Amino acid sequence: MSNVYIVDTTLRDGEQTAGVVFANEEKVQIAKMLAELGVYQIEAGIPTMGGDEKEAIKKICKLNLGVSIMGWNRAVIKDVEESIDCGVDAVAISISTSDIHIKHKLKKDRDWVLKSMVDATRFAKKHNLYVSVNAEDASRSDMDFLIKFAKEAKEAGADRLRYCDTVGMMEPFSIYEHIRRIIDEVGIDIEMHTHNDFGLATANTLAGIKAGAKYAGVTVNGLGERAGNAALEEVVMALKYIYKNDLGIKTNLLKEVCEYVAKASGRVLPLSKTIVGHNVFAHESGIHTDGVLKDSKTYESFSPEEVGLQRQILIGKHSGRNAIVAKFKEYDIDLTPEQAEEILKRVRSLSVQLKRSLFDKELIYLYNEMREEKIKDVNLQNNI
Ligand SMILES: CC(=O)SCCNC(=O)CCNC(=O)[C@H](O)C(C)(C)COP(=O)(O)OP(=O)(O)OC[C@H]1O[C@@H](n2cnc3c(N)ncnc32)[C@H](O)[C@@H]1OP(=O)(O)O
Ligand SMILES: O=C(O)CCC(=O)C(=O)O
Repeated sequence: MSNVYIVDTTLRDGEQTAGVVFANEEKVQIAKMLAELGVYQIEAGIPTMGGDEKEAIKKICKLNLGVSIMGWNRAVIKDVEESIDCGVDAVAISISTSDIHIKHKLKKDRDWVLKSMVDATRFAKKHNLYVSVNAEDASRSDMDFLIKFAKEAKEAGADRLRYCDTVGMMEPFSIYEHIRRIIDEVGIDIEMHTHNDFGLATANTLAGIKAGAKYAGVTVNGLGERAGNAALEEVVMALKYIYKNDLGIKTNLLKEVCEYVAKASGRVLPLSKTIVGHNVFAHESGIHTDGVLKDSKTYESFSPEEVGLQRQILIGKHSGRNAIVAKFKEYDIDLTPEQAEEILKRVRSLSVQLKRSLFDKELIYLYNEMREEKIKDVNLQNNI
């Protein structure tokens, strides 16, 4: 598999999540974090919105973060001028290619789409910008027209084509076919930009990459329109562990970046959020904890430290003896097999009463309670 480049659009599509707004300083901070993480390109926002949006993009450009900064534009020359005014080195020039959008949203025809895209692309290239031509709603477009669009984009100087699964209705097998066909017939670099309406955004991005796409458009925590986009943390780790393609991203910073974006966006990370959720390395079931204690690879795809997390062994209703013994060892208490068995019974009963796993303090309490009962029994037997 050839090299894959991460294009992060947390500051553009991520902020388009209904109800989400980043403060300007948060946009700047997120850009700094993404640069430190090692992404290839940051889509920083939409310059033609003006005001704060433009100010934040200008600030990000001035930081010289050592990564490409892209401004998002409609296929409108005035939009591209606003991007140039911000100091970006790259522009996204977006226009719909599906008939649904062309007829009902733009109220134009295919020729108008081609001409608008070509004019805006030529204009941007004249200003020495890197250009991604974005085919919005590509996945619902007539493939022959999409091929024509991609060919004209290439001829006009586009550096890549963004294939947008705008409403997230593709599945990996068909997306593979689409991407292969565009690459074979046009020979243009492709960026995958997928949405998660059916929970397939990451899978679709991976399928596109397998077909030869070189760029993965992602957002932190999978923020984005409706159900969101492919999540940066998922795509990076899946590429590393499923496709054995390490992009050199500083994955140990992922947890910190995801938490920052969660706070800035007001969208909390679920405990079991893939890759970075607080509990994705928490084990409670007896068979799992026993395996993990013997060799963590038995039930973990990668080590928690790799993404800035820590492993947790929880003791609760589903625990087994080995986990109990290991937990008490942490407190320098060596349980006999009988004691471990007895504590396990008490753990199960208390867990069901409380409907949760137990805190370490509660375990020590159970241990002390068991010992006191034993002493009482011995005293009774000895008539003391
Ligand atoms: C799928 C996506 O994520 S696309 C990105 C979507 N992001 C956003 O919309 C967030 C930022 N958007 C905005 O701030 C505003 O919508 C602006 C500045 C872009 C435009 O604002 P307005 O001029 O007030 O127009 P409004 O938003 O009401 O309508 C969009 C107009 O752009 C046109 N348009 C939409 N997409 C494109 C395109 N890719 N290329 C050219 N024109 C387009 C629409 O047809 C409509 O034109 P009309 O007014 O002639 O009917
Ligand atoms: O990236 C684009 O230009 C298109 C907008 C988008 O986010 C999408 O189509 O999903």
